[in-house]
Amino acid sequence: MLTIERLSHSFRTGQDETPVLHELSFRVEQGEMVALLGSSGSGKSTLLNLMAGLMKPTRGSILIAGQAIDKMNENRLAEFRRTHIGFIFQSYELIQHLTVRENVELPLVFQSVASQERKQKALALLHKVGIGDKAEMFPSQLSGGQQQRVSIARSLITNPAIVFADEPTGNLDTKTEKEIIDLLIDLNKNSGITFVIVTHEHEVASRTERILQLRDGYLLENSDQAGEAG
Ligand SMILES: Nc1ncnc2c1ncn2[C@@H]1O[C@H](COP(=O)(O)OP(=O)(O)OP(=O)(O)O)[C@@H](O)[C@H]1O
Repeated sequence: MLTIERLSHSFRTGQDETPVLHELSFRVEQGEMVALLGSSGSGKSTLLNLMAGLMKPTRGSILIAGQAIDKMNENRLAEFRRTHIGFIFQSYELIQHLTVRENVELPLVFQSVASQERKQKALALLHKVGIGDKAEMFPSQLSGGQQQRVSIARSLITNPAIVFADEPTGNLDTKTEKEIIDLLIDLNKNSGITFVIVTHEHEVASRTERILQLRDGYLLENSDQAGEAG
């Protein structure tokens, strides 16, 4: 599903080059749920931006669903992102003047899907993430955990090959964090959705099947959590 091969990245500022990621190689299989764990400055955001096609790597390659995204031109990449990749953000990134349902439908508006079909899909997903009754409310009327559920529903509406979640519970209290991770695990187990969850929290990472640990731009661990996953 996701194959990273000898991926390196450096930022250039003037004459200086700052290496941030060093020859990372790993795979995430279809239906896996993987945590990308690392402390602040370890390179998580850089790696996420590269995997999401928002930046080009200095060296190495990134394949998603068999396609080398580092080789695509801007238009192709934008289209690929819209149709193959889902995103969940720490701060939800919902549009405040649209209803919950309209927020979830939005990625399909860009794909010119007919309104009735959009509505149907959005409502089905809102039910799936446990907030079917909130469809006609506005984001500001929802709790943080509920807003994150909206953002999860929105990330899934295009049937993406893979979903990247960037600190998805970073703004939530411990109880709500657990509920959101439970939901992601449920979606992974029951719907086979592939997730990569970026986090600096061991508690979050420990609930996934596998942890990829970054330290100072190096991949430390590529460990199965067989006991945890059961
Ligand atoms: N545009 C940039 N130009 C130069 N250096 C950068 C740039 N972006 C990031 N860096 C450096 O790359 C390193 C990794 O940063 P990155 O944001 O990827 O880490 P992170 O693990 O996501 O941290 P955090 O959890 O705090 O967001 C840091 O040392 C940072 O200063």
